[in-house]
Amino acid sequence: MTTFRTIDDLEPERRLLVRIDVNAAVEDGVVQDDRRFARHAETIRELLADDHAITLLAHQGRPGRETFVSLEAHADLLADHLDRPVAFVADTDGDEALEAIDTLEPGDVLLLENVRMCDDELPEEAPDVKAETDLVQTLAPAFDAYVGDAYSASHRSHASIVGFPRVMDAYAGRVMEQEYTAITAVREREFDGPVTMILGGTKAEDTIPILECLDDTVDRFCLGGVVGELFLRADGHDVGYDVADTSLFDHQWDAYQADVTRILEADRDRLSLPTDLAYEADGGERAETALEGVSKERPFLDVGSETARRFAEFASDSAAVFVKGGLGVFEDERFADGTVAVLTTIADANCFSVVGGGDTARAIELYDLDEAEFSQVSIAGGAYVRALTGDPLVGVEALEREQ
Ligand SMILES: Nc1ncnc2c1ncn2[C@@H]1O[C@H](COP(=O)(O)OP(=O)(O)OP(=O)(O)O)[C@@H](O)[C@H]1O
Ligand SMILES: O=C(O)[C@H](O)COP(=O)(O)O
Repeated sequence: MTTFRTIDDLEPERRLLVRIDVNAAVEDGVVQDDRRFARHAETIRELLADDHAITLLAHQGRPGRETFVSLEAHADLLADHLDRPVAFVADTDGDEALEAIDTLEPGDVLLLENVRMCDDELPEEAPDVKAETDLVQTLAPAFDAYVGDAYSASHRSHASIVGFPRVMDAYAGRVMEQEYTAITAVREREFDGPVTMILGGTKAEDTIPILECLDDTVDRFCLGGVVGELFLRADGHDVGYDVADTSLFDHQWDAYQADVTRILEADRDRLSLPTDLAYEADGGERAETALEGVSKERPFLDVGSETARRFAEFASDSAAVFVKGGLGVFEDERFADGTVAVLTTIADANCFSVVGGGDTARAIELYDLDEAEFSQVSIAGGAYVRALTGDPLVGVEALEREQ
C-alpha cells in the first residue's frame, strides 16, 4: 500500500542519516517517557544488522520551553535500549559534527545535537526552501541515504523532515512505515464489519475534527473523558466541573458548545454517551452515579461501570476499533476502570486496533497490557490526529515523492 521505499530497499553498509523522534516529557533535565526510544531502537537494530553506519538526527522541545534541552541524555537512554554505545556530539552541522560523522565505521551509532538548536530547522517553509538551508546542504553530502522514521513529527515542514528527502536518496524507517500503514487503514476503511472509535481525553480541539471528518469511516463513536462530558452537557446534563481550576471544561465549553451541539443533533444515532460516571467519594474511594445523580458541583473522573461494559461490548463486536484519549483519569488507579476495561476487551478481541494519542498509549504500559495484542500502538500525537482527519503529512509526502 505504501508508495515510498523502505529500509528493505537499502543496500547494506551505507552511511545513513536517520531522522527519529524521541521528543519526550522532560522534568529537571530527565526524560520521563521512553516509549519512542524503544520503538526507534527497533528500526536502528534492523539497520545495524545490515552494517550501516548510522547518524541520528532528532529534536527535543522548542526554543523558549523548559523541555528544550540537549540530547546528551537521550543518547544514553537510546544506548540502553540498543544495548550498545551511542556516541553523542554537541553539534549538528559544524566541524565537530562532520568529523564525528566522518570517523563512523559500519555498526556505529552517533546522535547529533538537538536539531532545533540549529536556526535552519524550525521555520515552517516549503520543502524546496528547506532543501536549500545550510543544515541540509552541509550534512547531505556526508551520507549515502536518508531514512525518515519520525512519523510523529511528519506534520512539521522542518528542514530535517522535508529538506533532506528533497536532495537525498530517501527511505521510510520501520516506525514511519508501521504508523503510516495502520493510520491509513483507518481512513480508507479497509475492514469488513463495524468500525468503532473510542474518543476521550481532554482535548476537544483534537476530537471535534475527528468526529466531523470520519463520516463514512466509523459506525459508532463512544465518547468519554472531558470530551464525553461536553456532549453530556450539550444533551442537557448538569456536568462539567473544572478539574483543579484548570478551566479545562469551561474554556472548551465556550469554544466548542456550538460544534458539540450541532454534531449531537446531526449524528445522535452514531454517538454513544456515558450513562453513568465515577467520582471521588468523601472517604477518597471511587463511587459511581447514574446520569440522574450528576451535578456540576463535583468532578467526574471516569465513566461508570455500566458505560464501560457497553463500550467494551461495542468494541468486541467490531471489525476495527480506534482509540484516542482515555475515558477517565487513568493515571489514578481508582479512575482507570473505564479505560482499562475497554483496552482489555480490544486486546482480547480479534479485531484490527489502533491506540493513538501520546497520553493514552501510556495506559497500556501503566496497566501491563500486552502491546503486541494491538495492531498498532501509535507513538504519534498531533500527527495521528492530522492523519485521521485527512490532513496531508508533509514528512510522508516528502518520502513518497522520492519513489
Ligand atoms: N474526566 C476527566 N477529567 C480530567 N481529565 C481526564 C478525564 N478523562 C480523561 N482525562 C485525561 O485525559 C488524558 C488523555 O487525554 P489527551 O487528550 O491528552 O489524549 P491523548 O490523545 O492521549 O494525548 P496527546 O494529545 O498528548 O497525544 C489523560 O491524561 C487523562 O487523565
Ligand atoms: O512530540 C511530538 O508530537 C512531535 O515531536 C512534534 O513536536 P512539536 O509539536 O514540538 O513540533
